[in-house]
Amino acid sequence: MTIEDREEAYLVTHALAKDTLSKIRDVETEQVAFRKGLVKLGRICGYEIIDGAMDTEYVAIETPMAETTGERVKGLDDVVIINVLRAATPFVEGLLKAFPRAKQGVISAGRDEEAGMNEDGEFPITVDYVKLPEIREMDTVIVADPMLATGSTMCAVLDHVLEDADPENLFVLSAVSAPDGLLRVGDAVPEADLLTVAIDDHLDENGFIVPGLGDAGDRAFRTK
Ligand SMILES: O=P(O)(O)OC[C@H]1O[C@H](OP(=O)(O)OP(=O)(O)O)[C@H](O)[C@@H]1O
Ligand SMILES: O=c1cc[nH]c(=O)[nH]1
Ligand SMILES: [Mg+2]
Repeated sequence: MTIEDREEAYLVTHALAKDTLSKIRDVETEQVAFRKGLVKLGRICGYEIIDGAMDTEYVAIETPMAETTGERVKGLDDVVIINVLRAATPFVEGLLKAFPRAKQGVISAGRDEEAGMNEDGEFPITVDYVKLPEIREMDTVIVADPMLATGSTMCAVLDHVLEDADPENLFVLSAVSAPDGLLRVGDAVPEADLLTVAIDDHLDENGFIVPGLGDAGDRAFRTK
């Protein structure tokens, strides 16, 4: 178990997560390496969630040599992953390596960058598309978005996810978070476990995380 308890969030402290995040933070890391880094980070975070939050059960197995007892992770079929378009797409690809049978939901949510942040440090969010699977009480829901900046997007996304659902476990998973976003989401949805690889210093006047990694969507999709 390598998730370190923090007051407002849990940190994914696996050395490879930190190594991979450092690589994708680098301005010299180009699109393909950036995208692959996000995939790798998603896989590592998925393994960390399994290690930290999921139980195992003993099972009888027969090897080619003998009968023995092994362990199996419980609840792998009760996982729902929510992909927050668009920057989460490679991150979710990695998560699916850890949870190949997860049900998936998609929410397209974007900040209105032109409107900018209001005096409370929030962005107007446009939600264009919502397609969610059934979320049952027994489910573990992972809402994945590599960047948690002001938290405006995540709050809008969680409104939809929790509209008709009360899952057993709810993880908000990001690669890089700003303190503002963690506090906003933590206040709005206290039942969520906030999981992140790094808590950065601050937001700039445009709502970008500093030091951060820039615009994750643009870097992964090469739109700027
Ligand atoms: O915490 P917030 O201040 O809401 O910012 C975080 C959001 O900003 C980015 O998405 P963006 O709106 O750039 O959309 P994109 O993924 O399509 O680039 C990022 O992927 C988050 O969804
Ligand atoms: O720093 C930030 C903030 C929001 N979205 C990003 O992609 N990066
Ligand atoms: Mg973006």
